[in-house]
Amino acid sequence: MMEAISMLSGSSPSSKDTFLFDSTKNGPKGAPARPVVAILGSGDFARSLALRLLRCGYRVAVGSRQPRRAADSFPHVVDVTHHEDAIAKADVVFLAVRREHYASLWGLRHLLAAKVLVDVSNNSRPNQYPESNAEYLASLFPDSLVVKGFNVISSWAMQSGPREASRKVYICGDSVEARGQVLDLARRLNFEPVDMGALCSARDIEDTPLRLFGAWRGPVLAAVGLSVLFFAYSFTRDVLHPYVHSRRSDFYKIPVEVVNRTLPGAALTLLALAYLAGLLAAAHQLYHGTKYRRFPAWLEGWMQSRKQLGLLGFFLACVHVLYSLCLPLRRSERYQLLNTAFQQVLPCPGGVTLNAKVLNDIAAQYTALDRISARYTALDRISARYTALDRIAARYTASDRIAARYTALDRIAVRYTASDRIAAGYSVLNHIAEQCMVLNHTATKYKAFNHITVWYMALTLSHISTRRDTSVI
Ligand SMILES: NC(=O)C1=CN([C@@H]2O[C@H](COP(=O)(O)OP(=O)(O)OC[C@H]3O[C@@H](n4cnc5c(N)ncnc54)[C@H](OP(=O)(O)O)[C@@H]3O)[C@@H](O)[C@H]2O)C=CC1
Ligand SMILES: [Cu+2]
Repeated sequence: MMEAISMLSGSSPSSKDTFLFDSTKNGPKGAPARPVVAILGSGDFARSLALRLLRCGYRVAVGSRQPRRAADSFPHVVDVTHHEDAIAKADVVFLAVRREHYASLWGLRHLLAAKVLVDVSNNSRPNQYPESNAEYLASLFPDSLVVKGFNVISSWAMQSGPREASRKVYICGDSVEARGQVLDLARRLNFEPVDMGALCSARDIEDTPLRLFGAWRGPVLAAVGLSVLFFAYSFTRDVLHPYVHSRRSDFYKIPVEVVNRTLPGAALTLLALAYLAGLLAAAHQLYHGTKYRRFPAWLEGWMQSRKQLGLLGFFLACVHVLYSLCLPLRRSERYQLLNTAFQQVLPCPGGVTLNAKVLNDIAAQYTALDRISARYTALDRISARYTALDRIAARYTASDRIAARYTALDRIAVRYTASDRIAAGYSVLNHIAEQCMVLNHTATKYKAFNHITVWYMALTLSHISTRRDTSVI
């Protein structure tokens, strides 16, 4: 208590260090003992904050209504005790209870006097209470030094350590000294504290976590509204009209085609809305001839949600792309089947009665179709092989033809050979004939010779006869 008062005076330049590393109160003399921080409440946030403080070298005293039960959820080094006890041990007290329970701590106000009281609370919606939680706390404990902070850090981020996106901690408080202590504490816990000035900024700080998603409400509503509109239009045009007009049942188009027509319509309109706001703002400025006139509230809200509109449009466009890519893959049989399913369901008396039996039937048909399609795939593969075989066979046929030509050529060759032989025969015959002729010639010569011989013989004979005659005579 005395240190806190000495800090309050602000005269000592090391007053922050008095809190952060107070060597007189804790631990052995000489070694800088770790300062104690008290946390009232033992919920999620209290647990995460305690772990973070321990990791950064602080000692922690937790004040609970039921310390024995609460002690189970804290590491054993944490001093889980009664509210009064915890407050007495520390100069900085975190209030990790909800705003609704602040009043129940009112009995502790004399103990909390001159202590730094950190309000970490959030509200569930903007302007939930007439004043900010921190100002309400300050009004309950006028003798304490109320500081607002850490409410933008979720208990999860508090425990797992701050990430890039969630390192900023907004801190405000009327006491400069107390604020300085909490800023320093935040820095030591590895956060990036932002000094937001006096406690009247608490409302802004409390609204910060709510604003994160508040900006999305309008654009999300616009996206949903547009989607419903385009869906209704597409459903009427592509499904209802053919059904009413010519009893054609296109109900199978609902899950994919109608949805896929809804998506680009909504996406393009959202993108157009993102740009239209800027155009209207420009028109507004031109009309009034000045840039320094406020836009009407609706236009200002619209301008501020351009980013969200654009992102939602982009998201729907991405889904549309995915749908369009997947569409041809599963189109044929399944949707025909859905069609049959709808036909089975729709003519039921008393409207659409999807009972378990019909659903079972549909499921059975899906299974059957699956099996059929598996067979088709198998058949496809077989037919692919047939085609391959066909091609091979075609090549065989081609080689067959070539072979046939060879055979034909063979035959021709055989004939050539035959004529060769005939030619050879002719040659032989020629030869023979020649020899015959030679023989003939020889024969002729012989004949002549014969003739001559005959003549000789005749002459000889005649000579002899004449001689004989003479002799005889
Ligand atoms: N959870 C989070 O992520 C964040 C929470 N916060 C803020 O931190 C505060 C605590 O949040 P959280 O821990 O989630 O809340 P919890 O509801 O988990 O815990 C609140 C604690 O308050 C104590 N408590 C409950 N009723 C009373 C009562 N009637 N009188 C006195 N004490 C009571 C209980 O501790 P015991 O029984 O031991 O007395 C209880 O554990 C809230 O103001 C919240 O806005 C801020 C940022 C993030
Ligand atoms: Cu498209």
